[in-house]
Amino acid sequence: MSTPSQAEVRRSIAAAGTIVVKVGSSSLTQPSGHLDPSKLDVLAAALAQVRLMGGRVVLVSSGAIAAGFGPLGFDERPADVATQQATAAVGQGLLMARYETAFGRFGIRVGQILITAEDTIRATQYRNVQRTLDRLLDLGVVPIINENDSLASNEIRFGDNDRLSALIANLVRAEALVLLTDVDALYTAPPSQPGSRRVEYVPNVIDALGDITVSGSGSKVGTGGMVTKLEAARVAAVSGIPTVLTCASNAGPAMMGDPVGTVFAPVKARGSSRRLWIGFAAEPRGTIVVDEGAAKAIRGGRASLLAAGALEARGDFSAGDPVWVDDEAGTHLARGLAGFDSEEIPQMLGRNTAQLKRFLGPEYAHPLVHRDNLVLV
Ligand SMILES: Nc1ncnc2c1ncn2[C@@H]1O[C@H](COP(=O)(O)OP(=O)(O)O)[C@@H](O)[C@H]1O
Ligand SMILES: N[C@@H](CCC(=O)OP(=O)(O)O)C(=O)O
Repeated sequence: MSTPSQAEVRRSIAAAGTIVVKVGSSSLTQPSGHLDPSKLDVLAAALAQVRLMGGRVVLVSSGAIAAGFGPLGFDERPADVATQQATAAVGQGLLMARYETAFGRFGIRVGQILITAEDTIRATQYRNVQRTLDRLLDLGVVPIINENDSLASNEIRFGDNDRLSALIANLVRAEALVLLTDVDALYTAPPSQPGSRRVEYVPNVIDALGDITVSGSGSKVGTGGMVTKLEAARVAAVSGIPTVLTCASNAGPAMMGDPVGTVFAPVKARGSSRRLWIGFAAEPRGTIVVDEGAAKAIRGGRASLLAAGALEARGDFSAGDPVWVDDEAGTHLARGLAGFDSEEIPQMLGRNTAQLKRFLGPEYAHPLVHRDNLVLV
């Protein structure tokens, strides 16, 4: 696939039939960190225009904690996880009520979907989310997605909504991803640094980004900063989806293909795959170390990880959890979903399928990680 020009990428965004828009907490709040309903109204109006012209729009919105802490009587956003989770439970309902009113002015229905990284990396759940989203879009609804903060476990969570939005774009086979934040574009360095310049176009976000330096959030409310936004642009790019990153007040022009913000070209022909979720959705819970032969087979692609080539299982994980697959030198080769609990694996190490069947039983005659659940890194 040859690299498209900036104008071509912007035109493809303007022509997108299905679009995923992510808005960060920093774009929905007042300087105090409290939700700013007027910002939410402006965003809803811009998205409503696209919807009313026939576009299919999915909104990934942060802001539950911002919407919840004021009504709970806190002066500022809570810092500890339990209070954040409780605050999100209160704020999520309030946030949705605001969106319902804002989109209702245009006769548009919204539907809430709350996602944890944990439940979407499993094949059945992934397909379930996909089916529900497809149906909502068919019904003309604007699905509004957030991480299920109240239930997400600390170990496996997106934290920011950037990567989640890119995975959703992949899931609904979107033709554009729009990342809305509190800066108007990607800059060559955090915008607080003197001399930083706007980057208009990133033709290949997979390659090292030359002299661009990015850092975490610059606000009290945002999470992840530009680091997770670039990760999101990468996930979208390898899914064949262009991304535009800009501030929320530029949402309309960005979706019309106007020269605002930063655009990232897709780097691969489009495709949709659950395997991307395995690669990006969750932090691995442990590691399976493999010998040279298995490392070679895995690097070649399309091979399952068999117990015969495994040397060690590290960490405490259950079947279905994400794990690293490392070579003996400790280099990450792949991420995958474990086929067995970590405590079952030591007795299986180094044994071929016939031996596993004979000594441990037919239920053990399976790969430690099936190739369908393995993604190279
Ligand atoms: N190179 C960069 N270009 C632009 N912004 C950057 C860069 N590096 C870090 N940032 C910071 O990223 C912030 C946006 O991320 P974040 O606060 O997490 O927002 P959101 O709530 O929208 O996810 C900006 O306000 C900026 O301070
Ligand atoms: N899920 C959390 C958002 C976490 C967060 O701050 O995300 P972001 O603003 O996108 O970096 C919420 O709704 O408050």
